[in-house]
Amino acid sequence: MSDTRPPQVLPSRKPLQNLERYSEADIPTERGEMKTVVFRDRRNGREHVALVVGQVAGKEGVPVRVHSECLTSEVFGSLKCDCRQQLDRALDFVTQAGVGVVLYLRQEGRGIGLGNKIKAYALQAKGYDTYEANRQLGFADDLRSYDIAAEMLRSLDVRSVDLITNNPLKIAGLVEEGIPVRRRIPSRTEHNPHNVGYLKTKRERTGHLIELFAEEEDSEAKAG
Ligand SMILES: Nc1nc2c(ncn2[C@@H]2O[C@H](COP(=O)(O)OP(=O)(O)OP(=O)(O)O)[C@@H](O)[C@H]2O)c(=O)[nH]1
Ligand SMILES: [Zn+2]
Repeated sequence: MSDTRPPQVLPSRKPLQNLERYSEADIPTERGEMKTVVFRDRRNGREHVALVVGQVAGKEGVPVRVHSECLTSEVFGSLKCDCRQQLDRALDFVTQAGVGVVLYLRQEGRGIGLGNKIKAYALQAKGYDTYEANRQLGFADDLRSYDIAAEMLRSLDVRSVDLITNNPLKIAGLVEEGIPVRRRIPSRTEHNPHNVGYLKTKRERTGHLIELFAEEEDSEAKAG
């Protein structure tokens, strides 16, 4: 017999501007139950997802990850970046804490889309770094915006966030959109020979607060 009870609906107190709060249901996952709320962008039909654990409405300091889609690592296991690990660690964090939100935003390739990200990877194979490759294709370094994330958090009635990120621009972007960030929770991942250049570039060029390189720095220092 299937359960015909309607899914429990979260309160939605704030009017939405560009998004429609389209559907929601509880989903059992490997890590426990998560409420899945789908928002549709009225401007382009894109669907963004909020995974909600515990009671977040009206709360301060809610652990939140604002995650950008990365099909290549999350589905295909690409080693060129650390996105899948960051998503996994964030899901671990909120489920272990028993409270939190992971926003899964459809801003693939820092907003340039999958096809262009693969073009950028082809350029990276010729020696361009992650930002230079974007520019060669005529894009800015990062096309993402945080208005969507802010609207989703307001709809969930999250009052302030503890943001799981290494990216200072992401903190500034959310604050600019009116979401108070109480503190940063570092997003720690492992590096590998395929993504170490990418991580170093992010650290050097956009100030990502990545603490991965203690061993390398030791050996660089020893080498003189
Ligand atoms: N254009 C482009 N996008 C990439 C590349 N590698 C990963 N991405 C995308 O970058 C996004 C992740 O952004 P990051 O800058 O790695 O990390 P972040 O999310 O800004 O910062 P954190 O919160 O610390 O994870 C995802 O949408 C990936 O698809 C690349 O080489 N080129
Ligand atoms: Zn990635």
